[in-house]
Amino acid sequence: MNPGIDARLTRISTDGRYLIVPMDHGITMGAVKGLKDIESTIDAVTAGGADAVLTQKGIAPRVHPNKNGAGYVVHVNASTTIGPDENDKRMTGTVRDAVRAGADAVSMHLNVGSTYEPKQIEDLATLTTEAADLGIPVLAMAYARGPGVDESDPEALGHAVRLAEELGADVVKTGYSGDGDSFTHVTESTRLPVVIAGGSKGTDRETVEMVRGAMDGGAAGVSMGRSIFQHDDPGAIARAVSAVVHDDAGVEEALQQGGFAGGE
Ligand SMILES: CC(=O)[C@@H](O)[C@H](O)C[C@H](N)C(=O)O
Ligand SMILES: O=CC(=O)COP(=O)(O)O
Repeated sequence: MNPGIDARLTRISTDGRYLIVPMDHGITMGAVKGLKDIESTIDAVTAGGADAVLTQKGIAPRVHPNKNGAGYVVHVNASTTIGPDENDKRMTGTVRDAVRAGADAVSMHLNVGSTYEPKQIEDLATLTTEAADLGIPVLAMAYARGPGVDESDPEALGHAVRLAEELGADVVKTGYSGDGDSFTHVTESTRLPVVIAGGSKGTDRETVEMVRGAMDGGAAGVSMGRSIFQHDDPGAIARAVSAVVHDDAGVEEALQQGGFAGGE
């Protein structure tokens, strides 16, 4: 039992459900749509129902004045799409850096199945030890990713989320397997709350259907970046996703909440 972790988890979730909007993609992809004026995007998504936003530590001063009381997660590893290998995520900060930046939790990305997996396992094990000392929750972003790995295979995703629990994470994010039935295998592979990544942006309906499917498969929410921050109206799509995550809305009702009724 770690009361600091328990208390801080409530700052990045609502009643055990998580709507986290990661915006750390500025390192990976550059200042893509939605990230140039990150202040406005943070204001819109948190007003729209996001429980927490997530960035690298250097962006912290641009986060705090704009997050409307939502939680804050600092991400502590990175790579770029133009570097030698995007799967080779290297540490960019410590738990102490994150605390200094005002974080309620830390997160790190692992590519389970990649050449870099052994080092990333070590990095996550160190992070969970340091974070537990300070009562800071760890969100492990455990992807199934690497040569010959099927990124939506429920077996591989189940293995990735279990690895995160075995290494002491508190919440785990992974890819979506494509339907609620197969995702049940993933969520049943761990006792941790499982949240899904969104991947590249789809239509409003695709986004909401994916979230509904994951929740039906036992997910505790989403850590959804591009589908929300690259939307023309990030606040509206956050409202639609929040309707599913927090209010158990169906697809049509959620689209209506976002103001997208009858749309794609
Ligand atoms: C772009 C991707 O494929 C995602 O996995 C991101 O890398 C996830 C993360 N937010 C990042 O930008 O590193
Ligand atoms: O940190 C990144 C994520 O959690 C997922 O980002 P995406 O853009 O929804 O794949």
